[in-house]
Amino acid sequence: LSPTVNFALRISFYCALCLVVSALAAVACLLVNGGRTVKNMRIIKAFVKTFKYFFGLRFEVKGLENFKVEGPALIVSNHQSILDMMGLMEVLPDNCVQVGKKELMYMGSVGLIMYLGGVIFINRKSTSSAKMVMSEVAKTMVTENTKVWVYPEGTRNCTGDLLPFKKGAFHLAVQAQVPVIPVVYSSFTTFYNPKTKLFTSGKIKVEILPPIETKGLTSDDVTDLSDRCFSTMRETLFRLSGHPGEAKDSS
Ligand SMILES: CCCCCCCCCCCCCC(=O)SCCNC(=O)CCNC(=O)[C@H](O)C(C)(C)COP(=O)(O)OP(=O)(O)OC[C@H]1O[C@@H](n2cnc3c(N)ncnc32)[C@H](O)[C@@H]1OP(=O)(O)O
Ligand SMILES: CCCCCCCC/C=C\CCCCCCCC(=O)OC[C@@H](O)COP(=O)(O)O
Repeated sequence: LSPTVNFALRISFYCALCLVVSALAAVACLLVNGGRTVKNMRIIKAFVKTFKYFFGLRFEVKGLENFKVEGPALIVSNHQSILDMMGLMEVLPDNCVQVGKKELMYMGSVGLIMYLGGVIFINRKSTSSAKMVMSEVAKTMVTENTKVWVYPEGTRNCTGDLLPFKKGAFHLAVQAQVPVIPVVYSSFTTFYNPKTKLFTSGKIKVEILPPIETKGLTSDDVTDLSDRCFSTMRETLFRLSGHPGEAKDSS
């Protein structure tokens, strides 16, 4: 098979798997929990954690203990591809919902399962409505004791580097006065590249970094907080990916 056909087949299979499994998981969620609730994430996670075996992907996870903070927290991670959903479910802590673009709601059963799992949908075309939703989330995450997972790059980026961070996630953390927990996935470039139609098996290193406190910070500190997360995450990304010229992971 030519690489292009192979790539197309594997991606199509991934999408089909997502659609079919979402439909099955939706039935399970409705039977067990009856509607939209973060409790459904446990069910979704159990289904999605099997996906890696179909694609020969392995995850090596470090720092899971950093998720064990009391109460709500904001999790930020790098976003490379639609495949990230597997890495997300590999480590997702209990009571954690993601922020996603509202277009995802219209992806059939995949949209339905996101809705049932409590995903917070934002309209990226309207800054004011996105901000309004996020400030509402700042309140509910505290009262409902949930963690929120945001991709601060705001879009997928598979170059092996980070895009500049959007500030919404850090405003959210400061408004809710909750710690920020950065999560970094090593670069997919060695096994996945949509430009060159590469999609083989591979290993992904995941590191959950220590929480960064935001108690006492105000909106004036948001830029600093964002910059600090960006530099630790970028350093970690290069270390985990063994970038040429960057520090190699010694383990
Ligand atoms: C089988 C299948 C299973 C499926 C399983 C389900 C898994 C689900 C997986 C789902 C995966 C889904 C994955 C996905 O879908 S990823 C795509 C969707 N996610 C995101 O976009 C999240 C990251 N983006 C942001 O945080 C943005 O900042 C938002 C969207 C909020 C606004 O972006 P926008 O581009 O419109 O504006 P801007 O960022 O330039 O900001 C403009 C100004 O406003 C300031 N500002 C910002 N926010 C606040 C605030 N709250 N209070 C006060 N101020 C605030 C900000 O500092 C700036 O000011 P200045 O600094 O320039 O002065
Ligand atoms: C009846 C309608 C049928 C629609 C068929 C759609 C088929 C697609 C099915 C499954 C695809 C798997 C999606 C997994 C969810 C991953 C979410 C995701 O990673 O979204 C990308 C978003 O974060 C960033 O968006 P952009 O990079 O700005 O873009």
